Amino acid sequence: MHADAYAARSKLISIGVLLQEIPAIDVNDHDALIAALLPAVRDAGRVEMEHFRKGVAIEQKADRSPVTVADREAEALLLAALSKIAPSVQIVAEEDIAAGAAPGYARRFFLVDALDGTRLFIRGKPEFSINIGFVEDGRASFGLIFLPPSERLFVTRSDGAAYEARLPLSGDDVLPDVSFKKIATRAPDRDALVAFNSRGAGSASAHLLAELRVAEARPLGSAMKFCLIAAGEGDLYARFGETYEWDTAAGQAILEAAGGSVTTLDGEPLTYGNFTRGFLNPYFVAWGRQPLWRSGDETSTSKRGA
Ligand SMILES: Nc1ncnc2c1ncn2[C@@H]1O[C@H](COP(=O)(O)O)[C@@H](OP(=O)(O)O)[C@H]1O
Ligand SMILES: [Mg+2]
Repeated sequence: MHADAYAARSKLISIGVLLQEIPAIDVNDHDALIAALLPAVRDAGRVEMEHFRKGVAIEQKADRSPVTVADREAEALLLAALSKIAPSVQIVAEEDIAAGAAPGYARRFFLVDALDGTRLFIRGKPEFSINIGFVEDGRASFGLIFLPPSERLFVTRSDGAAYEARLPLSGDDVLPDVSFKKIATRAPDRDALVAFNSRGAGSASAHLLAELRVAEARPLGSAMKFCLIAAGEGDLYARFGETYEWDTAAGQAILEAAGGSVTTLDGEPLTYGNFTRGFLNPYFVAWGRQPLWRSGDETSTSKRGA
């Protein structure tokens, strides 16, 4: 985008202009996409916080994982907005898939997890997120993650960098001022590595953390783990367990834009579009910078500092 147009767009976002009736936009214009999505993201965040405070009844999906009315209401809000914003772009959404949707192959598509961390949400832990990712040719190129309990918003913007903003949920219905601050990952200190862990992931990643001599492992839910690494608050997140593309696409886009990487165990970037495998991810590690380990490195890693 031309520099002046970029500045104008930035201003548009920073003064929080409400775009209720949004014309279809170019999804590669991240700033326009963010401005168009924010009202629905905020509405979804409000709905989730209301249910979170009151408590919700648990239902079981076909795969026996839990779902709540909050997941469904939030997803409906996001899908309604996205289908107006980008009517020609396919949307792959967690609860839609659970309800039997079987999207055909697409080169470009949105991935939506309206409530990532449902189990923790049910247990009253404020560690859930709203994830919206966009994939083109197998790569997660856009990410928006909102953490309703802390009102922290993380995005990739049109300049290719990652940003954080506060999106207040309280107040009147006018979208408040949202000002973005650029974020970047930190250089890892090999003697003080901080890892984030899913509580649902089991102990399969423990071996890697021991191998890397991680100083501190913090349990944390949802795609929040990617965001905290992107913001320089930790160094890695190893997931040797089941996740789906909607759990990781937005987080990977944000982390990569902040200077990090998300790799499979052989060190290749995690890719998207496994339409035939139900959007299941392989095991992966998210890193603040380049991978510190890949499969087969055991000997060299354990000899580090010897
Ligand atoms: N046994 C399990 N427990 C928790 N999460 C699981 C799981 N198996 C798969 N997952 C996936 O991991 C996500 C939660 O990750 P985390 O544990 O890092 O919060 C879930 O997203 P949803 O909560 O959106 O279903 C789900 O897709
Ligand atoms: Mg999820």
